[in-house]
Amino acid sequence: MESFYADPCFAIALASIIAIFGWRFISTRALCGSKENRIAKAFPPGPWAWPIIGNMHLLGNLPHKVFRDLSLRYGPVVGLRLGQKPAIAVCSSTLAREVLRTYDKVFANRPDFKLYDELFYPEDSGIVMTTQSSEWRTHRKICTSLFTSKRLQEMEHSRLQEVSNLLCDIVKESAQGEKQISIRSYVSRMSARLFMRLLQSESSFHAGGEDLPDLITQVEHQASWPLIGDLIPVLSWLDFWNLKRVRAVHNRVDTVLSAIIDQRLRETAKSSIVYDDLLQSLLSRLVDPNRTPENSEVDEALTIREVKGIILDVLAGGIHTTALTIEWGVAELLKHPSCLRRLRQEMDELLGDKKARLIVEDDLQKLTYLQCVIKEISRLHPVLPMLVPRMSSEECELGGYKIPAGTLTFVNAWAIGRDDNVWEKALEFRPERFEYKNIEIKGQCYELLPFGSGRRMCAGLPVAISMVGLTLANLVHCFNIELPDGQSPETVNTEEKNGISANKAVPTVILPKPRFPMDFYRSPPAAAA
Ligand code: HEM
Repeated sequence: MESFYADPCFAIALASIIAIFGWRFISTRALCGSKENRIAKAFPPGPWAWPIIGNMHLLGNLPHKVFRDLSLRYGPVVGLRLGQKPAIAVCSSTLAREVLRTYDKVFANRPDFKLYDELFYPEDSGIVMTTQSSEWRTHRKICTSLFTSKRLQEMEHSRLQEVSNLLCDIVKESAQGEKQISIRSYVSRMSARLFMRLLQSESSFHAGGEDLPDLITQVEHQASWPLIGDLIPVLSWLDFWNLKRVRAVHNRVDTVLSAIIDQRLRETAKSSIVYDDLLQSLLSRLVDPNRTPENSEVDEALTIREVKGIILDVLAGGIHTTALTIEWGVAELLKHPSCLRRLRQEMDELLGDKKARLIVEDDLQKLTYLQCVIKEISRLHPVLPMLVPRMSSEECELGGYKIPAGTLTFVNAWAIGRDDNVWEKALEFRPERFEYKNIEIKGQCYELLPFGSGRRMCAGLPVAISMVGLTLANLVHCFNIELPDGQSPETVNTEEKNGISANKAVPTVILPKPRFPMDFYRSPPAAAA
């Protein structure tokens, strides 16, 4: 989330708060002091909360860092008040396990914010921000069925093709390693192309006159800004301009998705082409407009709004997260040349004298050091540092404290990944720490939670892991990745920028020197493999 202070609405809100509600705060405290004290004992301790805004100001700058610092003072679960909402930040693996396993069902709701209804599709239409409901279960099932091992195998060619396109683009646009490039724009483009292909069998970005992945970035940007009214309902009138912006982005996304769907319906009506993609899988469940999903004869029937909601969530959930993980990976490898060398050596040994081919899916499991590198990147740079916020549906006890129903819950995966009590030399990038250890990133180990855990854990995990592995491996295999003149490993910047995801503050710039003759980069992946 970018700074609240930059938002003019926030300044107006603050002034209004002091003028309108100051008296109310004083009188409320005078009347209810003893009751509040009793509640304060049960609720986890945390910093002093301002009248009305509570601790909202703490969301301003890298909140996962702020909450980790607070946990060093107040303990593994920090009690907060964001506007009128109680909130907790969970900063230890033991308590993360309680939230994501013991009380998985209690904490499986998402915040009931107007922001999400306006920006995404309302009334349980999607997955990520949809509350726990039978609709959410169906949507999630449809999404995960796209990523079974069998489906992944069938789609391997698409992934390799996009990796191959990435390598070609890099060779071309870096003038064969003579010109420096920012790896961010290349991996973002690759990820966007892959997800568009997953959606509609072709990797074209442009639909309905817009660049859809670019629009998705705008959706993410808007999702970073909580509406004031979601936290302080009585000030919701201040959201007028924000809501206008949010609705404008939503309407643009809706126009593009409508165009994509209409085009597919037209195509399938007039030809016998059988598509095998997300769009087709969703449209095959579309209910007749005259029926409702309940009285439809189609299994797992969906309304048009649900079809759009699921598409938006898959694109918003997948494109940026995957690209960002790869970018962090390249940055950490540049900063740690010995890890880069060891990774290269591992691949060279695996390929033996058949080096002029791409690394393929079958190779990934044999590359054990690569797996360690991916875990280490995910430990230090979980791209959603506090997962996706949860909201408790009933009262429960956590770490000896009482957590009321309706508490916003942040599981601080970033803080847990850097916890000295769990990790030796926690701030150092040392992939070796995972060697011969049974620590996975698939949600069973609560000290490493880049994809979350439990019933709300990432629905795209298999494809994400595959893409991160294939891309990193092939970048290292196909290029001698060097730093531009004047830079050294020590100067590679690994600071974060504020945002809903752990964005890199400074783009990672490289000189990619091709390791193979030019023909290699032009060969289609099937031939290369
Ligand atoms: C490296 C890449 C990725 C990372 C690090 C990541 C991480 C996450 C995290 C932390 C969550 C929230 C989990 C929780 O609340 O416990 C999440 C949810 C989700 N992710 Fe991912 N994700 C990635 C890629 C993807 C991809 C490729 C897709 C889709 C194809 C995807 C689809 C989703 C969906 C639909 C949800 C919502 C699940 C629900 O609420 O039931 N993600 N992801």
